[in-house]
Amino acid sequence: MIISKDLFLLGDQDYLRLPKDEKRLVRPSTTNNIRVESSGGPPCPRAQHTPHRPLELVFTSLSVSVDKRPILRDVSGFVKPGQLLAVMGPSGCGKTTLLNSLAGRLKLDAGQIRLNRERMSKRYKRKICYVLQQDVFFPDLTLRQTLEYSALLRLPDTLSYSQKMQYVDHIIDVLDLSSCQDTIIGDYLKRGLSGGEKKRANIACELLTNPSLMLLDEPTSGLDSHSAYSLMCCLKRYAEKEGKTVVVTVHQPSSQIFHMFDKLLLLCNGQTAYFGDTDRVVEFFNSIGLTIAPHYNPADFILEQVKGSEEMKEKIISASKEARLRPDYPQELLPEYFTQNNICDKYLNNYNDSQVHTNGPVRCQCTQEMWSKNANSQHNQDSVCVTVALGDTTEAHGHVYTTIAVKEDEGKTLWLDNQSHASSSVSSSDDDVSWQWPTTFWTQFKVLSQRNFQEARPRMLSKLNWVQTVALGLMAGLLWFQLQRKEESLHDIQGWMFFSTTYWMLFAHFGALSSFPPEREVINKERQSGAYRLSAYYLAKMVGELPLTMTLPAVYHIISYPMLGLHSVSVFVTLLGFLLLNTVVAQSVGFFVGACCMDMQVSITISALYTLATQLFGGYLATNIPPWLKWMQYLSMVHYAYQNMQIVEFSEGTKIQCADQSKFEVCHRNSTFIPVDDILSSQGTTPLPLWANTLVLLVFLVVFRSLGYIVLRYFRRPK
Ligand SMILES: Nc1ncnc2c1ncn2[C@@H]1O[C@H](COP(=O)(O)OP(=O)(O)OP(=O)(O)O)[C@@H](O)[C@H]1O
Repeated sequence: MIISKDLFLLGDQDYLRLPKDEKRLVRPSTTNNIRVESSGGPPCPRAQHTPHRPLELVFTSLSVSVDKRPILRDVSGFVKPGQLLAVMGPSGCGKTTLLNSLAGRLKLDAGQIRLNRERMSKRYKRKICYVLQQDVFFPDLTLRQTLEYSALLRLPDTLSYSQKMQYVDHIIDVLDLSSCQDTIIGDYLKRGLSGGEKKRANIACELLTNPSLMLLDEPTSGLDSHSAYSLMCCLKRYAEKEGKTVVVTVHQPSSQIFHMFDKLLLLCNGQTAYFGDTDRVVEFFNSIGLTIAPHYNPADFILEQVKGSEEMKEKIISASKEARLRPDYPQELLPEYFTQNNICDKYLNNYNDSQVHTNGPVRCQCTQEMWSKNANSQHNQDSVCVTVALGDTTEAHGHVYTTIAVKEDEGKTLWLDNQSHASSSVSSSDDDVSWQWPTTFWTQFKVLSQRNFQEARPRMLSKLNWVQTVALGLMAGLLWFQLQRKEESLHDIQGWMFFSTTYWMLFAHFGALSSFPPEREVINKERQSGAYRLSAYYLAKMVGELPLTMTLPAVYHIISYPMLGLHSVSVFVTLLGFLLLNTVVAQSVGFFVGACCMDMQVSITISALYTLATQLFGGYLATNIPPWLKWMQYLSMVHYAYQNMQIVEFSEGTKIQCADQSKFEVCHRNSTFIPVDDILSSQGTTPLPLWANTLVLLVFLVVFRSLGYIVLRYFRRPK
């Protein structure tokens, strides 16, 4: 299946596939596009849109606790570009926790994570792709739509629409997903992609960005042995061909898969049981007296050992600790590794003609100043180069290489890396790393509005919702059919108004509430990968869903209102306006509650309390509210919408005739019709004018929308 395909050729090969006219826009990539600039050396190559920079990952002595419980203790390992590191161990030993730590999503108690010998920074975090164990998607979108939106959001604006679509086609082809590209992702309610297809879809979404380091949590879980093998072959060749660094956690690999791994980190109770070359693990176990039977799967064997008795576990962990003292312990895990030499060595070694004489550390750096200078002089503006500082950081050695001052603050030492088209490009400067989004706010807003609309439409305008709306509209119309403009019918007219506002309030509020938790997972995943601004998402959500939010209440109103026999077009339209405003406000409150509460039970309880109180104090059910509770009605959104509907209906339409035995005082003073103020006052409230009620509703809208944003922005940030 997958193994026969070309693997993730997002560099030169992709470029070659592009039509001629698009090649002008995308320049071909080179895998090794970082060069050391030297006066006599090769010219600094042009930067590419699509290449990536190989990343070496080294983590040393990692310790992590969750709720004060130690999960990882003193875990070390490394993996180089082109290699596959497998993290294995029994369930609960800390594999996912380790991956979360490597992705920069967990706070370390101790230890260091270095990428190309630099400390992990926010900039690096976004160049890592993390394929989660759970496949988090919008269930109603097809696989192709999912990938297309991902490409439109995460590939830079410098690529044209058709180029982005070509990446999508290519990834679909590479991951053998063509046959199911138009299938919806699905969930437990709707059948969609199979488990294996979802896994590949998950990986495909991340591969679109051409990341340098891939972390995959249990990519083979739930797959049959053939699919698991194919997927791992894919990853292996991907790592080798493209110089990617890949870390996977696996539970119980077949021996075929096991032998694909270059490095193995075996965890036991959150500690290192073994780290080293995969093909030396059996030798390690032999050395402590644990011998594998012939023809036995080594993966099964080592897992059995680390699942054994406590003494056995202690023995293995102690042997692993002792191995650190041996001379063949990898130098990458020694503290000196970060202070000696430098990643530049690798590039320096590529240039045999270069003469390097240094009496101190060699460091790579390209400051903004130097960058601009290069750009303006001999090289193109988008050139990528590494400038090397030699020896003493304060002394210039410009006779061989361009030398720039190196600041002692390591965190500010920058690699220029606009190579990966992951989620960002980074502009470098001496003191500042500024984050640039892959696409503009406008692109994000446009794409997200479209996606929100497409994703929410099947949910919000489902057949069941249509049936419910039409049925309720007819029922309300028949129940309150052709009401006469008399005092006897007053309660019924008010009943229709109150029912309409409360029903659509509940519909919109709980609709927003129930849709939010699954959506939040997707948004968090995308925010973590730095795909777009929260503000773009938030605005797009409001705009994208607005027509959908309004459709069903409008249909209900169109059906039921004329049946009531109330014929003024202007009243019809104004009432519809307040019904819609009330619905949108209720949706905002639902969204806010959904954003605040992580627990669905809690959010349902809070929502039920608020919406029921809103109804009680709305002005229809209770007219003799105790004075000390009157303030509650001002918190009821229904109260304002209901008041406004009455003001419009009873002041602009045919007036309401007094009954013979009228309860209104005004009718006993020779008046034949009941003024609107008397109708409103009879509900035990001090009526506000139309504009004031409208203003309050708009304030509700703005406040709850803003609060929702603030909560997501500051209190529910993805970690
Ligand atoms: N947020 C958390 N709160 C409390 N305990 C946690 C949390 N995250 C992880 N743990 C605990 O840390 C331990 C390691 O969890 P982790 O998910 O890393 O294990 P794992 O090796 O990936 O397991 P599996 O193979 O079953 O997925 C487990 O005992 C788990 O219960």
